Amino acid sequence: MTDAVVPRTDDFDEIAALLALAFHSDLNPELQAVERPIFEPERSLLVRDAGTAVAHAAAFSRDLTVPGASVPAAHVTMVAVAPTHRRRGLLSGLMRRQLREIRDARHEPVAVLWASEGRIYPRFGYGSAAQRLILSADTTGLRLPAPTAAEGTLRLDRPATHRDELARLYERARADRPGWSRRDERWWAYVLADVTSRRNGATERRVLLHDGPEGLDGYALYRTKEEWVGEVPRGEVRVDEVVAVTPEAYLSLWRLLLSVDLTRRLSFPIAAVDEPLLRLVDEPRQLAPQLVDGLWVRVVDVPAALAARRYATDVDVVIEVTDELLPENTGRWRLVGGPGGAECAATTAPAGLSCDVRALGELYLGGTTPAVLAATGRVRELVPHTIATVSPAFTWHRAPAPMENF
Ligand SMILES: CC(=O)SCCNC(=O)CCNC(=O)[C@H](O)C(C)(C)COP(=O)(O)OP(=O)(O)OC[C@H]1O[C@@H](n2cnc3c(N)ncnc32)[C@H](O)[C@@H]1OP(=O)(O)O
Repeated sequence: MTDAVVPRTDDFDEIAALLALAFHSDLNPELQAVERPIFEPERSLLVRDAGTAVAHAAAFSRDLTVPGASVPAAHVTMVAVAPTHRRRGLLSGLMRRQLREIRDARHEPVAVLWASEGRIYPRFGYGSAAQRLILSADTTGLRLPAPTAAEGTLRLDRPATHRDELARLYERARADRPGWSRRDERWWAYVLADVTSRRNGATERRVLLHDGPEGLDGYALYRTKEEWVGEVPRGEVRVDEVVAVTPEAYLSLWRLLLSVDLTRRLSFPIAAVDEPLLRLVDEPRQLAPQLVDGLWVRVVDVPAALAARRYATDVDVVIEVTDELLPENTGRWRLVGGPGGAECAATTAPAGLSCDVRALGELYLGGTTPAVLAATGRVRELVPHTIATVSPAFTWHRAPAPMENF
């Protein structure tokens, strides 16, 4: 077996075949054509055995919104080990090497990923940072507040023809939502690609655009699926994303999505945990929200990461951190910050809190607090009252939300 090598662009098909094997799918040339342009071979690590690809991990270079800022983040992806080579430590070796490169060569303070299974990544220091809600609603009779005069107009079209408009609006909205990743042109092409195998029996994807007094202020990407039970329509609206920068746009988009003729069901698998829709419909129980993990964060450089985000209230705390994979993070760090910015540096002062690096990942986007993690035992209070004093600082005015599964 070889050590992990950095593959060439031409090796993409071989890697795609390994991923198909590990994820129980057939090779899909249409999907590969869409994924190839976002693949960054220089960030990929491939292990071969007797010339055959048996383990792989990669990363995309993208910026991530964090509380009050946007930071470069390694978006870890395309992780697979062949069934013949599993549980021999291949993933562990790839994760170690990848974290080292993210820190030393890329200087990205954090790494993020979507996990195929929640139990895989905590051992590598990743913490569940932005949960999501899966909404599976029976929309029969579900009502929203009555339209107001301020509501603008809706247009329906093919998404690709509006790429630049969508990109501008998304970037505006992204500033206020920890967990959203920047999409450059390649990413917009990927996000808007409407690969047949992803339709699961539904229509092609449509974009619903909302224009307010100052132009485009909201859009929704969705599909519909026809279904009849006997002579009774039971179609479904499948929503992929909703971006709105005004409450009128948000309400107007959802009014249409919840009442498309001949549909009775709605699915929206990446709703935020503070999704306003839950507070708008007249019967939130009908949305049947299911809470699951979404984005996982690994703090790769503790002082750089803690200084890069902002804090909801002033905070001055010394945290004792342990990190088995990146020992430079182990030590005592003094964090002084607030809504305007933060600084973090090594200190010999006594610590008020202690935790491992996974807990810092859980806290990083503001999705939970030291108080909650103290209840799990993953954060320990070394000086009385520290937890109560610092917990509000780690929150943010919007819950973090994952945006797309990369
Ligand atoms: C960001 C992403 O791309 S997410 C996608 C991840 N990929 C997949 O889910 C595809 C299918 N699965 C696989 O390819 C493999 O099983 C992987 C990549 C998840 C794991 O690879 P392996 O080489 O078997 O992992 P490795 O041998 O390094 O395991 C390290 C430890 O994690 C544990 N582990 C690894 N995978 C899992 C799992 N799916 N569930 C539970 N434990 C696991 C191992 O038991 C081992 O524990 P130990 O140290 O106590 O013995």
